[in-house]
Amino acid sequence: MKEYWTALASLMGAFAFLQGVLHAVFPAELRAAVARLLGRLTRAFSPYCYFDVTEMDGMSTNEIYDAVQLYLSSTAAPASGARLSLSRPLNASSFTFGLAASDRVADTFAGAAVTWEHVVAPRQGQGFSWRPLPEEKRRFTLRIRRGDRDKLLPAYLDHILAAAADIRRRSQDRLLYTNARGGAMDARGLPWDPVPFKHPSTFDTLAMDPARKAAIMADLRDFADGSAFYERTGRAWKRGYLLYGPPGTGKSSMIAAMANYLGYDVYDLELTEVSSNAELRKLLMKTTSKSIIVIEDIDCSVDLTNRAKPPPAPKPRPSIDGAIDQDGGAGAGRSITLSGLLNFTDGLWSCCGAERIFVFTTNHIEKLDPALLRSGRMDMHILMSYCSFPALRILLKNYLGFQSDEELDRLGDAAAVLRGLEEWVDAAEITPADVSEVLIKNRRSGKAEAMRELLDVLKFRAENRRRGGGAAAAAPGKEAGGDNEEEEEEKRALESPKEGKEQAGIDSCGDGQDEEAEAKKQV
Ligand SMILES: Nc1ncnc2c1ncn2[C@@H]1O[C@H](COP(=O)(O)OP(=O)(O)OP(=O)(O)O)[C@@H](O)[C@H]1O
Ligand SMILES: [Mg+2]
Repeated sequence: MKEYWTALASLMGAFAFLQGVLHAVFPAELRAAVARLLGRLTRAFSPYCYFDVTEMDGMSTNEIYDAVQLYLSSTAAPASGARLSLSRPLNASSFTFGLAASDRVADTFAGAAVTWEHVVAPRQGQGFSWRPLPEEKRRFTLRIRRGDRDKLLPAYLDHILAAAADIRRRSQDRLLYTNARGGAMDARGLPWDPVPFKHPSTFDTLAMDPARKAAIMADLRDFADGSAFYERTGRAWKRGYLLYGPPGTGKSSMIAAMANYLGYDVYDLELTEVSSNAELRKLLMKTTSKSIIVIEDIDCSVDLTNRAKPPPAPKPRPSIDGAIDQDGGAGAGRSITLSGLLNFTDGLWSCCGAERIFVFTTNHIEKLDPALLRSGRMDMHILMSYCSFPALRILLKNYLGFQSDEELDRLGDAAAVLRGLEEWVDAAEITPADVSEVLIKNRRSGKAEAMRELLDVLKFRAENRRRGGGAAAAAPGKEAGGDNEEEEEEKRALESPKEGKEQAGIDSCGDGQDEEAEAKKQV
């Protein structure tokens, strides 16, 4: 053993001596040139080719570097023992993992295997620069087989950029934009005001028939994954949904659930703040892709019943360009018309961006111009109606904290109450909003008690409807009075099916054969 160590020591001594001689005899430049030559020779005979993605591209940051960092953090499988760096970008709600210095990950694309290495080296002197450069030079080196080069480039890089944009969007807080400033623009010339969008509604919390819910989710997923389909068929990559039904049935909640499901931003378009078709078009052009553009209560926003005739002139006010609309929008193209709105949703201008969803909501579908409803304009008409039993089960689970359907069915002595709810819910014609109100009020009294209270409310409403009762049917103990006559009228319309059909005009939203026929073509 002793001999072994002696031999090793003399070997290392000889090596150090030789290195000293080499350094003394050959100047540094010559050594570097030899190293370069050796590198080139090895690369020439190597079956691989290499691509460097540096962090800095001249003086500016290289966006591909950031994209690769983000992509590798979530997609590629780090080699066992690889070290990951952890970070949380500004405005982001989740963490991202990155590859630490000198570590490698493997990835595959179109059946070809590739390797990424993260190389970090100290920067040799800063030199002159207007802005400080990072102390280290960082780059990713992509190694691919020579034969795979044509197959991988540039498709693989496109794939990485798209995936990184998607990850960035999902990890950052989404935004809700409004145009409520009456056409004024901010310092960057944008007409939209953004605020963080944190609506908690999801398809899990949305109370509606599970089959219809699944159909809507599938439609949304098809849309979001349909880039190739839309390109192949020559259709603009956009989709329109019309949500209709009585107040409190979840139309706004559905929009939030859609946005949360797809990870899209929401543009809440306040039509009454828009003074002309031209302004509407400009607003549209300033929206980003992967967004939902919403017009709530479309029947109340502007007079859209007549396609040709411009609506009454609005008051003069600054337009989006900052100029005063002197003629008050009376001239052609100076006020919002139905055709302006239709151009907005499906004219040539609507295609100036991709992957957009338009959602219109209304309480009164019958008030809308048939031009808005004709097939192909709004791709899906979704009726948000009174609570059905499957929808009620979802609310019971969410509000009373049942962990599963089995737990809800295993209620022991309260099982009869559940059967009662099933029996009375359709006759009560109660909205999910009213059900949630009862459950919130009684949830502290325990699950069974809260359900009993709800059953009382359902029976009371059903009885009242049967007798043709008015607004008092809202809930037992609830005051019928109110100072807003219009609201009362609407309430009455919803409480009484007969009056409802005549006064609030909800025949296409209510029960009955009409609805059955409707349901065949609608979700
Ligand atoms: N289908 C539903 N699922 C879960 N919660 C619901 C549903 N419908 C209504 N709610 C509850 O009722 C409240 C009001 O619902 P929402 O604002 O979505 O109704 P809406 O149909 O948009 O009403 P409006 O026509 O008055 O705008 C929501 O905060 C939500 O908690
Ligand atoms: Mg709403």
